[in-house]
Amino acid sequence: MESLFDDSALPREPVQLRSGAWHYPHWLSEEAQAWIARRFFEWGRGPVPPHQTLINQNPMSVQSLCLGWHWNPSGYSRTADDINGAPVAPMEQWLVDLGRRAVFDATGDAQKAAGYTPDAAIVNYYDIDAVMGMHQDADEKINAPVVSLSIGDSANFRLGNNVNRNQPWQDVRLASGDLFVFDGASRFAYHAVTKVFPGTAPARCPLAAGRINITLRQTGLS
Ligand SMILES: O=C(O)CCC(=O)C(=O)O
Ligand SMILES: [Fe+2]
Repeated sequence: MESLFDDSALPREPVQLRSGAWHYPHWLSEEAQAWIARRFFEWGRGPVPPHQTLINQNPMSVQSLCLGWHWNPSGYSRTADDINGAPVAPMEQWLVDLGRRAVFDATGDAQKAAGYTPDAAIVNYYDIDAVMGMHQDADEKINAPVVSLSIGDSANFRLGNNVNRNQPWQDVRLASGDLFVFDGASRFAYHAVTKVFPGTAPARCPLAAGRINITLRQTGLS
């Protein structure tokens, strides 16, 4: 039975954490979350399998797959030369449309939203022990927004400063269906995921355990 007081009853509106950093809780409906989770299982079949990207020879704890452009620490490419050499799966139009809606809903800037054309998606799967260290998303050649969507278990997301991996930072709990947008003064903010909270996904989420995060990026590459 739907409870009047479950998370879905909370008000849906964007919260600006600071200039350019937007958190919009429960932005995706449960139906949309489930649909995306099922799409995630289909993406997992390839052409490039989910993989642990090596950073300085150390595997990241998340499993990643990409659409549009393949990412690794040396940058973006059209083929996954560090994995199996296969061409990356194409970017999907519904993700572009969703990205535009996300930018509009977060920022209220219709012109910015209309011009937003993400051409890469990085899809990360976090098992309950996975984390992501402090980093900037800085391999894109232009500073279009990064749109982040979370599905499954909640996580502690750490929004750092623009200068280095140290404090000041702010911790935000990202739950299933939450949208986060990095734009403007926060586009190149350092950020991290320090913990996944097991068993916190909505009951109807098809992801049995762990967390999916999708970031949409406009690379500026051609
Ligand atoms: O999982 C998240 O919320 C952030 C993911 C991230 O920072 C990235 O993929 O670059
Ligand atoms: Fe990132």
